[in-house]
Amino acid sequence: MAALIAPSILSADFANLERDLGKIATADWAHVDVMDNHFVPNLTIGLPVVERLVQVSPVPVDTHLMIEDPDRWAPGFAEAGAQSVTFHAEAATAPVRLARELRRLGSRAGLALRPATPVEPFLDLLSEIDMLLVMTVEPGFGGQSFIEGTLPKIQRARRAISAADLDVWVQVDGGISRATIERAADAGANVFVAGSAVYGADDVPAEIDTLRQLASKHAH
Ligand SMILES: O=C(CO)[C@@H](O)[C@H](O)COP(=O)(O)O
Repeated sequence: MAALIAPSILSADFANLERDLGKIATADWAHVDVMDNHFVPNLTIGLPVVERLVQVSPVPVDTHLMIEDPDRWAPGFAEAGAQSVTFHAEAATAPVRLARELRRLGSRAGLALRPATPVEPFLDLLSEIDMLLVMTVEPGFGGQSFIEGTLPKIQRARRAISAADLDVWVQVDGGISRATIERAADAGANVFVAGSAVYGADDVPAEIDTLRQLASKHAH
Protein backbone atom coordinates (compact mmCIF):
# COMPACT_ATOMS: atom_id res chain seq x y z
CA MET A 1 0.00 0.00 0.00
CA ALA A 2 0.99 3.65 -0.36
CA ALA A 3 2.96 5.33 2.39
CA LEU A 4 0.79 7.46 4.67
CA ILE A 5 2.11 10.60 6.34
CA ALA A 6 0.63 11.60 9.71
CA PRO A 7 2.08 14.85 11.07
CA SER A 8 1.99 15.04 14.86
CA ILE A 9 0.33 18.15 16.19
CA LEU A 10 2.49 17.85 19.30
CA SER A 11 4.85 20.13 17.33
CA ALA A 12 2.06 22.53 16.32
CA ASP A 13 1.19 25.78 18.09
CA PHE A 14 -1.31 24.75 20.77
CA ALA A 15 -2.79 28.27 20.73
CA ASN A 16 -3.54 27.86 17.01
CA LEU A 17 -4.43 24.22 16.50
CA GLU A 18 -7.12 24.82 13.87
CA ARG A 19 -4.74 27.03 11.86
CA ASP A 20 -1.94 24.47 12.16
CA LEU A 21 -4.23 21.60 11.16
CA GLY A 22 -4.89 23.61 8.01
CA LYS A 23 -1.16 23.50 7.22
CA ILE A 24 -1.25 19.70 6.91
CA ALA A 25 -4.24 19.42 4.56
CA THR A 26 -2.11 17.45 2.08
CA ALA A 27 -1.17 14.84 4.68
CA ASP A 28 -3.08 11.57 5.12
CA TRP A 29 -3.85 11.86 8.83
CA ALA A 30 -3.48 14.36 11.66
CA HIS A 31 -1.73 12.53 14.51
CA VAL A 32 -2.97 13.60 17.94
CA ASP A 33 -0.95 12.62 21.02
CA VAL A 34 -2.98 12.21 24.20
CA MET A 35 -0.79 11.99 27.32
CA ASP A 36 -1.92 11.67 30.93
CA ASN A 37 1.26 12.25 32.99
CA HIS A 38 0.93 8.69 34.34
CA PHE A 39 1.68 6.37 31.44
CA VAL A 40 4.19 8.97 30.22
CA PRO A 41 5.78 11.91 32.06
CA ASN A 42 3.94 14.54 30.04
CA LEU A 43 0.42 15.95 29.92
CA THR A 44 -1.20 17.18 26.71
CA ILE A 45 -4.87 17.23 25.75
CA GLY A 46 -7.92 15.10 26.39
CA LEU A 47 -11.23 14.09 24.90
CA PRO A 48 -12.99 17.51 24.92
CA VAL A 49 -10.21 19.02 22.79
CA VAL A 50 -9.98 16.00 20.48
CA GLU A 51 -13.75 16.15 19.90
CA ARG A 52 -13.31 19.66 18.44
CA LEU A 53 -10.14 18.77 16.51
CA VAL A 54 -12.04 15.98 14.74
CA GLN A 55 -14.63 18.56 13.68
CA VAL A 56 -12.19 21.10 12.26
CA SER A 57 -9.41 18.87 10.89
CA PRO A 58 -9.09 18.79 7.07
CA VAL A 59 -7.83 15.19 7.29
CA PRO A 60 -8.88 12.19 9.41
CA VAL A 61 -7.64 12.21 12.98
CA ASP A 62 -5.34 9.45 14.25
CA THR A 63 -5.21 9.41 18.05
CA HIS A 64 -2.32 7.90 20.00
CA LEU A 65 -3.37 7.36 23.58
CA MET A 66 -0.38 7.40 25.93
CA ILE A 67 -2.60 6.91 28.95
CA GLU A 68 -3.35 4.45 31.69
CA ASP A 69 -6.67 2.64 31.62
CA PRO A 70 -7.32 2.88 27.87
CA ASP A 71 -10.01 0.22 28.37
CA ARG A 72 -12.06 2.96 30.00
CA TRP A 73 -11.10 6.00 27.91
CA ALA A 74 -10.33 4.84 24.34
CA PRO A 75 -13.93 4.19 23.17
CA GLY A 76 -14.76 7.87 23.76
CA PHE A 77 -12.21 8.87 21.12
CA ALA A 78 -13.83 6.52 18.62
CA GLU A 79 -17.25 7.93 19.52
CA ALA A 80 -15.83 11.43 18.94
CA GLY A 81 -15.08 10.44 15.35
CA ALA A 82 -11.35 9.73 15.39
CA GLN A 83 -10.68 7.53 12.38
CA SER A 84 -7.95 5.64 14.18
CA VAL A 85 -7.57 5.04 17.92
CA THR A 86 -4.31 3.51 19.14
CA PHE A 87 -3.80 2.34 22.72
CA HIS A 88 -0.72 0.90 24.39
CA ALA A 89 -0.28 -2.83 24.86
CA GLU A 90 1.51 -2.13 28.15
CA ALA A 91 -1.53 -0.25 29.52
CA ALA A 92 -4.55 -2.21 28.31
CA THR A 93 -5.99 -4.96 30.48
CA ALA A 94 -8.24 -6.50 27.80
CA PRO A 95 -6.70 -5.50 24.45
CA VAL A 96 -8.79 -7.83 22.28
CA ARG A 97 -12.04 -6.68 23.83
CA LEU A 98 -10.96 -3.05 23.48
CA ALA A 99 -9.90 -3.44 19.83
CA ARG A 100 -13.24 -5.06 19.02
CA GLU A 101 -15.09 -2.22 20.74
CA LEU A 102 -13.14 0.43 18.80
CA ARG A 103 -13.95 -1.31 15.52
CA ARG A 104 -17.60 -1.68 16.50
CA LEU A 105 -17.69 2.07 17.06
CA GLY A 106 -16.38 2.65 13.54
CA SER A 107 -12.74 3.42 14.27
CA ARG A 108 -9.62 1.64 13.15
CA ALA A 109 -7.99 -0.06 16.13
CA GLY A 110 -4.28 0.41 16.76
CA LEU A 111 -1.97 -1.32 19.23
CA ALA A 112 1.18 0.56 20.30
CA LEU A 113 4.43 -0.85 21.68
CA ARG A 114 7.10 1.06 23.60
CA PRO A 115 10.61 0.69 22.12
CA ALA A 116 11.55 -2.01 24.65
CA THR A 117 8.32 -4.01 24.35
CA PRO A 118 8.76 -7.06 22.11
CA VAL A 119 6.22 -7.76 19.41
CA GLU A 120 6.14 -11.55 19.82
CA PRO A 121 3.67 -11.72 22.77
CA PHE A 122 1.19 -9.75 20.65
CA LEU A 123 1.37 -11.65 17.36
CA ASP A 124 -1.83 -13.52 18.23
CA LEU A 125 -3.64 -10.17 18.40
CA LEU A 126 -2.73 -9.07 14.90
CA SER A 127 -5.98 -10.28 13.39
CA GLU A 128 -7.88 -8.11 15.90
CA ILE A 129 -6.21 -4.82 14.98
CA ASP A 130 -5.83 -2.54 11.97
CA MET A 131 -2.48 -1.02 12.86
CA LEU A 132 0.57 -1.82 14.95
CA LEU A 133 2.44 1.25 16.19
CA VAL A 134 6.11 0.59 16.85
CA MET A 135 7.38 3.53 18.89
CA THR A 136 10.76 4.60 17.58
CA VAL A 137 11.40 6.89 20.57
CA GLU A 138 10.41 6.59 24.22
CA PRO A 139 6.85 8.00 24.25
CA GLY A 140 6.28 11.36 25.91
CA PHE A 141 8.03 14.07 23.95
CA GLY A 142 8.64 15.29 20.42
CA GLY A 143 12.05 16.13 19.01
CA GLN A 144 13.89 12.99 20.16
CA SER A 145 16.31 10.91 18.09
CA PHE A 146 15.10 7.84 16.21
CA ILE A 147 16.09 4.61 18.01
CA GLU A 148 17.81 2.45 15.38
CA GLY A 149 17.38 -0.62 17.58
CA THR A 150 13.66 -0.66 16.81
CA LEU A 151 14.27 -1.56 13.15
CA PRO A 152 14.51 -5.34 13.73
CA LYS A 153 11.20 -5.24 15.58
CA ILE A 154 9.57 -3.45 12.64
CA GLN A 155 10.97 -6.15 10.35
CA ARG A 156 9.69 -8.98 12.56
CA ALA A 157 6.26 -7.37 12.77
CA ARG A 158 6.05 -6.93 9.00
CA ARG A 159 7.16 -10.52 8.41
CA ALA A 160 4.51 -11.86 10.81
CA ILE A 161 1.80 -9.74 9.19
CA SER A 162 2.79 -10.93 5.71
CA ALA A 163 3.05 -14.55 6.83
CA ALA A 164 -0.48 -14.40 8.24
CA ASP A 165 -1.70 -12.62 5.09
CA LEU A 166 -3.20 -9.79 7.16
CA ASP A 167 -3.84 -6.20 6.14
CA VAL A 168 -2.37 -4.63 9.27
CA TRP A 169 -0.60 -1.30 8.84
CA VAL A 170 2.70 -0.70 10.63
CA GLN A 171 3.11 2.80 12.01
CA VAL A 172 6.33 4.34 13.28
CA ASP A 173 6.45 7.37 15.54
CA GLY A 174 9.39 9.35 16.83
CA GLY A 175 12.43 10.85 15.14
CA ILE A 176 10.97 10.35 11.66
CA SER A 177 12.54 12.76 9.16
CA ARG A 178 14.18 12.80 5.74
CA ALA A 179 17.19 11.17 7.42
CA THR A 180 15.33 8.18 8.91
CA ILE A 181 12.09 7.58 7.01
CA GLU A 182 13.61 5.35 4.35
CA ARG A 183 15.13 2.97 6.90
CA ALA A 184 11.80 2.67 8.68
CA ALA A 185 9.98 2.12 5.38
CA ASP A 186 12.51 -0.43 4.22
CA ALA A 187 12.05 -2.34 7.50
CA GLY A 188 8.31 -2.56 6.88
CA ALA A 189 6.56 0.56 8.12
CA ASN A 190 3.90 2.17 5.95
CA VAL A 191 2.42 4.88 8.23
CA PHE A 192 4.82 7.61 9.34
CA VAL A 193 4.27 10.05 12.19
CA ALA A 194 6.45 13.14 12.02
CA GLY A 195 6.13 16.14 14.31
CA SER A 196 9.20 18.37 14.37
CA ALA A 197 10.26 17.42 10.83
CA VAL A 198 6.94 18.63 9.42
CA TYR A 199 6.03 21.58 11.62
CA GLY A 200 9.66 22.74 11.76
CA ALA A 201 9.87 22.95 7.98
CA ASP A 202 9.69 26.28 6.15
CA ASP A 203 7.33 24.76 3.59
CA VAL A 204 5.09 22.24 5.37
CA PRO A 205 3.26 20.83 2.29
CA ALA A 206 6.60 20.38 0.50
CA GLU A 207 8.03 18.51 3.49
CA ILE A 208 5.00 16.20 3.61
CA ASP A 209 5.44 15.52 -0.10
CA THR A 210 9.17 14.81 0.28
CA LEU A 211 8.61 12.41 3.18
CA ARG A 212 5.88 10.60 1.23
CA GLN A 213 8.11 10.25 -1.83
CA LEU A 214 11.04 8.92 0.21
CA ALA A 215 8.86 6.36 1.99
CA SER A 216 7.13 5.33 -1.23
CA LYS A 217 10.45 4.10 -2.63
CA HIS A 218 10.11 1.20 -0.17
CA ALA A 219 6.35 0.55 -0.39
CA HIS A 220 4.91 -2.59 1.25
O1 LIG B 1 4.18 10.23 20.35
C1 LIG B 1 5.10 10.99 20.20
C2 LIG B 1 5.98 11.29 21.34
O2 LIG B 1 5.56 10.53 22.40
C3 LIG B 1 5.34 11.54 18.87
O3 LIG B 1 4.16 11.63 18.09
C4 LIG B 1 6.14 12.77 18.73
O4 LIG B 1 5.34 13.91 18.78
C5 LIG B 1 6.85 12.74 17.44
O5 LIG B 1 7.63 13.88 17.36
P1 LIG B 1 8.94 13.94 16.47
O6 LIG B 1 9.90 12.92 17.01
O7 LIG B 1 8.53 13.65 15.07
O8 LIG B 1 9.40 15.35 16.67
